[in-house]
Amino acid sequence: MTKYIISLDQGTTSSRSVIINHRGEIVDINQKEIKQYYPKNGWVEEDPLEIYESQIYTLKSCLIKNNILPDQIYSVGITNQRETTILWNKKTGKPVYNAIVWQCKRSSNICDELRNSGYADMIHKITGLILDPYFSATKIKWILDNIDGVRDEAEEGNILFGTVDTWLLWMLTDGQSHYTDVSNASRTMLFNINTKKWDDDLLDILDIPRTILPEIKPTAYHFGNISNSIFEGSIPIHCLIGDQQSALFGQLCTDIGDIKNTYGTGCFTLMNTGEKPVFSNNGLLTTVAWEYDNRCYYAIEGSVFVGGAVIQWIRDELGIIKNASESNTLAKSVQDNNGVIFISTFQGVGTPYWCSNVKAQISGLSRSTKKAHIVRAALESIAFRTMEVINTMELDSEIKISSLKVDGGACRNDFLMEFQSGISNVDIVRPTNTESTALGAAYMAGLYSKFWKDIYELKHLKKTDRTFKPSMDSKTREKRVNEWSKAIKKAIGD
Ligand SMILES: Nc1ncnc2c1ncn2[C@@H]1O[C@H](COP(=O)(O)OP(=O)(O)O)[C@@H](O)[C@H]1O
Ligand SMILES: O=P(O)(O)OC[C@H](O)CO
Repeated sequence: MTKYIISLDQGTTSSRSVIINHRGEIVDINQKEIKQYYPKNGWVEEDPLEIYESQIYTLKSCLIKNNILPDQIYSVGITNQRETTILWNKKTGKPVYNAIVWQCKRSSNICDELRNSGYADMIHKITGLILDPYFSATKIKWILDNIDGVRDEAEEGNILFGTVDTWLLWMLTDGQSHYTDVSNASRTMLFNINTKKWDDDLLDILDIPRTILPEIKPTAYHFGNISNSIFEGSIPIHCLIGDQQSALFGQLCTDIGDIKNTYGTGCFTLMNTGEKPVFSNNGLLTTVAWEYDNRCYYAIEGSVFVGGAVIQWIRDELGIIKNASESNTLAKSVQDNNGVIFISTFQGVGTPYWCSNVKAQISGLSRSTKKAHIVRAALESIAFRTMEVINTMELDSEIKISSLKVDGGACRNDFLMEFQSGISNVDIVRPTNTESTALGAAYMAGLYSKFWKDIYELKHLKKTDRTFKPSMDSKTREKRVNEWSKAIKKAIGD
C-alpha cells in the first residue's frame, strides 16, 4: 500500500492540505480561502472555527479525490501563519473571541506603554523580537483585558491560548494535546530564546497567567494522533512549525548562511544562523528555526508585512485586475513605472524601520498614468521592501548575499522575480515546487517518522525551475534605489 505524508498548511489567506509521496513530489493540493475581517482601522481578525473547518475540509476532500485511505497516511505535519492569537474555553471548546491576526495593530497602545516604561531593550534581549503589536503577547493581553469575563475564567484555569498550530492540534486531537513547538513559541514575545522556556518576568509584566500557555516541544515530536471522531485509525501528528521557518526547511536551507524569501501575503526573509542565536541592531528578528534530533537551529528574519497582499488589494479594492497573475502581464506591458511609486505599507512597516502607524501611499500620478503603471509600481514595492531586508541581513550577518531562494504565491510572477534580481543584484533561484512551506512540515514529519532517512536523501529530491540573473545596469539601480529610499523615508516621517 502506497504511503504518504500530509502537510496541513494553514496560511493567512487560505488553508491547504498537501499530499506528498516518497519522492518528495506533491501528489495533490487542496486549498480553501478563509475570510478576513477588518472591524476597525488597523484591526484584522479571522474566525477560529473557519480556520479549523477549512483545514479539515481541504484534507478530507483531497483524500477522497485521490482515493487515499487514512491507513495510507504515514505521518502529518502542521505549518501555520504565526503569531495569530486564539483563546478558547477548555470546557466548552469554544473560542472566546475571534483570532487576532498577526497583521492586527489593535495592541499598539499596549506596546507604547511597555516602550514608555523602558521594556523594549529587555524584550529584545529575552525574546530576540522587536516590541511590536505583530507578536502574540500584547494580543493575548488585549483579549484578557477587553473581553468580559475572560480574565476571571483564565484565573480559574478554564482558558487556553494557542497560536494556529496549537489550536489546530487541540481540535484535531479532540482536546487531548495542548502543545506548541519552539519555532511558534519564539514568535509570541513570551518565549525566552536563551533558555527555550516561557519567561516568567514577561508573563508578570504583561499580567498573563501561565496556566493558559501550551507546553513547548521540539518541532519534530509525536504531538498526538488525529482523533477517531475525525478519521478512523491512528494518524500521528509529527511536526508543528511556523510557516516561515517551514519554508526555510522546505528549501533545505540547513547550513549557516542559507537564505530564502517567501512571497506570500507578506514577505519573510530568513537566514539560517546555526545553533546559536544572532542578535541584530538593525531591525531583524532573532527566531528559532526548528528543533530536531535534539539540536536547535536559529535564524535571523526580516519582515515585510505587505507582499502579495498589495496585489490582492489591487484586485479586490481597485478592481483593475481580475486575478493576481494578470499583474505580471500588465507590468510587462509598459516600459517603466512612469514615475509612479507605491509605498504599500498598509499594515505598518517592519524591517528595518518598525513603525506601526504608517499609511500606504501612491505618488507620482499624472494624466498619463495607466493602470499598468500602478500595478508595476505595486510589484516593484514588494521587491524594494525585500531589498531593504536583504541589505540589512548583509549588514548584520557580514555575509555577502549573492543568491536568494524564493517561494510563496507571488514568486510565480516573473516580472517581480526579474525586478528583484535586478534591484538587489542577486541571483533568484525558484524551485520547481514553490510550495516550500508545505514541504518543510512534511520533510520534518517524514524525517521524524523515518519515511525519509536523512536530509541528504531530501537534497537529492530538489529541483530548480529557473534562476533569474540580474540584468539591471548599476546606474539605473542606483537611481531607482535613491528614489525609493527618499519616498519611504518621507512616508514614515523620517
Ligand atoms: N502571480 C502572482 N503575482 C503576484 N502576486 C501573486 C501571484 N499569485 C499569488 N499572488 C499573491 O500571493 C499571495 C498568496 O500567496 P500564498 O503563498 O498563498 O500566501 P499565504 O500563505 O500568505 O496565504 C496573495 O496575496 C496573492 O495576491
Ligand atoms: O500566511 P503567510 O504565509 O503570509 O505567513 C504569515 C507569517 O507567518 C506571519 O508572521
